[in-house]
This record gives sequence, C-alpha cells and structure tokens, in this order.
Amino acid sequence: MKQLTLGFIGLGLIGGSIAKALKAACPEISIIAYDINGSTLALAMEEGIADRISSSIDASFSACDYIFLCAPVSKNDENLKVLKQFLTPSCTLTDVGSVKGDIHRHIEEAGLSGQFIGGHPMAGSERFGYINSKAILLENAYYILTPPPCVSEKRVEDFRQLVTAMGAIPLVLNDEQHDYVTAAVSHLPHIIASSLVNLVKDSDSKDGIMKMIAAGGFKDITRIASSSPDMWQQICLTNTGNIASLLEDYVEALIRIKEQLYKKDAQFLYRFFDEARIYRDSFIETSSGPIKKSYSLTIDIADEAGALASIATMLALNNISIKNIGIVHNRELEEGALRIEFYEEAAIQTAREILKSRGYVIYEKK
Ligand SMILES: NC(=O)c1ccc[n+]([C@@H]2O[C@H](COP(=O)([O-])OP(=O)(O)OC[C@H]3O[C@@H](n4cnc5c(N)ncnc54)[C@H](O)[C@@H]3O)[C@@H](O)[C@H]2O)c1
Ligand SMILES: O=C(O)C(=O)C[C@]1(C(=O)O)C=C[C@@H](O)C=C1
Repeated sequence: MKQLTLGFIGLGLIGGSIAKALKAACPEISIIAYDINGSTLALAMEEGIADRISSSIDASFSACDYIFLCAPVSKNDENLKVLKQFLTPSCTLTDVGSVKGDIHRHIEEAGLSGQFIGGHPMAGSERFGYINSKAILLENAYYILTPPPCVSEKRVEDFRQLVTAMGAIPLVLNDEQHDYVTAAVSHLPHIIASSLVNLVKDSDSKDGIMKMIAAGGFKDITRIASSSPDMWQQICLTNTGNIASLLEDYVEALIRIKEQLYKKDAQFLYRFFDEARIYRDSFIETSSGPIKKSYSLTIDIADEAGALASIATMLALNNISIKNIGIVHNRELEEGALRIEFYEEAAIQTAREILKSRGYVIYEKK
C-alpha cells in the first residue's frame, strides 16, 4: 500500500481502534489526529499511533488521503463545517457513525458527496475512549460502506482495500438499507437490553436479591446496557423511524407471547423457543462473521487480599491484555473463582501456561 496520510477527527474507541489496526498493518502510514481531549492525543503520540497531533482542525489535514470523522455524531456536523475549507478533492472523507442517513444528508448539503464514503464498523464495546481502543476490535468484523451513487468505483475499491488492511470485512450497502438493518440487529437490541435492566432494577427487592443472583443469561443479554448513554441517545434521535417501526413489531410479538403464556399454549411456546434456537445457532456457523470467539478461562483463587491484583500484575508483566476480569459468584466451587477474558487466542494460550506454572487450577468451557 502506498504511503498514505490519514487524518482522524476524534480518536476514541473506534477512531483509536482503526488507527491502531492500520498502523499495525502498514507502519509506513502517517497519522494526523485531532481530538478535544488533549491527553488522548498525548497518549496516541507516546504510543506511536499518531505521527502528528493538532490542537484544532486546520490546514495540516490538507495533506490527508483519507479523513475519518470519529467524534460523536452530533459533533461530526460541526467539525465538517470547519474541515471543508481544508479538504483537497483527492481526499476521501469517511465517518464511523452508527446511523448513516443524517451524515449523508449533511454531506450532500455541503456538496461533498463525490468524495464521501460512509463507514460503519460492526464492532464495538460497551467501553469508550482511546484508552479502550484495540486493533483487534475490528478483526473479522463486517465494516459497512455506504458510498453515495456518484462516488467513483475506484474510490470505493481503494477504500475497500484499506478496510481489508484493518482486518475487517468490507460490505457495501446504501444508507437506507444500512439504517434499517442496523436498527434491527444493533439499535433495537440496545433498547431491549436497557429496558430489561431497568425492569429488574424496578422489580428488585430492597436487599437487591435479583441483582445478586443474576447469572450468565441475564449478563449475556444485558452487557450492552453498560454502553455510553450519549451515543445511544444520539442513535435513537437520528434513526428514529426505523427503530420505532421495529419496536412496534417487537411489542406486538411480546404481546402475542404474553397471550399464549396465559393460555399455557405448550405448542406455541415450544415453537417459539425452537425457531429462535435454530436461527441463532445458524449465526455461529458463519465463522468469519462478527461474532467473535470468547477467549476466557476461570481459575480458583484464594479468598485473601491482593489475590486478584497479583494475577493481574503477573499477566501484565507478560504483556497480556485483559479484556474483562471478575469474580464469579454463580458456581459450585468452594473457594472464590475468577473469570478472565482475553482478546485473542495467543494471549489465552500464554496466560494458561503462566497460570499453570504457578499452580493455579484452570477451568475452561469446551
Ligand atoms: N462504541 C461502539 O461500539 C461503536 C461501534 C461502531 C461505531 N460507533 C460510532 O463511532 C462514533 C464514535 O464512537 P466511539 O465509541 O469511538 O466514542 P468515544 O467516546 O470512544 O470516542 C469519541 C471521541 O471523540 C472525541 N470528541 C468529542 N467531541 C469532539 C469534537 N467536538 N471534536 C473532536 N473530537 C471530539 C472524544 O474526546 C473521544 O475521544 C459514534 O458516532 C458511534 O456511533 C461506535
Ligand atoms: O459489542 C458491542 O458492545 C456493541 O454494541 C457494538 C455495536 C453493536 O450493536 O453490535 C454497537 C454499535 C455500533 O454501531 C456497532 C456495533
């Protein structure tokens, strides 16, 4: 890949992950970054991810072959107004927003459709900020591209190659298709997760027994309820029509289930769970899709001060990044159990060896 210059306006979870993935794949790439958070920029420089940082959107962005708009969606519009004067015609402008209709409208109003390709990596996390960004976040994730019809095929093809270099899988859709499908598989699920958490919060007893015993099922389906409320507020305010329409279908489906539940309709209930099981299982078979394998193990730890810290330190000293770590309360073991999740296969393998050599008993799901 020719020596490209990339600009990032906003270098948080997604901007940071893209920058890290591209820098790892093509170290010759040069990156200019602007973010309102000065410490983010300083860290990106220190880590060698940014080659230049800017305290504003200025003429340094004129050198860019690609500019990624990765600030929160409401800020992208303001940034675009300032950036426009520094854009050269050859530069491809892209964004990473979770909703595409709005940005496409703003780009058209700005007369920039010919050099814009909407982008949306279907990968993320409930965490945010540069500090949580990881090159691996994009690996094998679908990365949706929404080029306006007037964009040249060459520009789309070049951008596809850049997305492939990140380790992601490019998929071209139009902005309307994008907003409908993501409403179904991303936006509505976030509303469902948060409403379920709120239901449990409102139904729990004073001593929080529901919260205490909530196990894998509840935690699996509600992880995303920990996501940024700012981001999800923006998504709901910009993809309102699609989300509301799917929400209506979903409410109707829930009402049907409630009716059959009262009727104790055994056949309906079996079919309901069975159809969902078959369809859900078919997702896992698409192994290169965005559903990532989870690399986690559970170990026994003594119930004593510092036990968790010493394991975290031991792994950090061996350059192993931990994705998640926490005490597991819902298992039969007598002592405490610690579940550790890693980002990749190589990390779990090394961790397994280190922990075994220190005498830890390891449990892993087959
Ligand atoms: N989080 C996810 O799971 C996910 C996944 C795919 C796409 N997205 C989309 O990516 C976009 C960014 O989300 P994120 O998760 O990276 O958020 P983030 O909060 O991690 O990052 C946003 C970054 O923008 C910076 N910023 C804020 N205001 C700014 C401004 N006016 N100018 C320049 N920088 C500014 C922040 O300091 C931060 O570093 C959102 O539009 C979101 O829809 C998020
Ligand atoms: O994995 C998560 O935490 C996510 O919520 C990621 C997720 C999604 O819904 O799948 C969230 C929003 C994005 O626009 C794309 C991906």
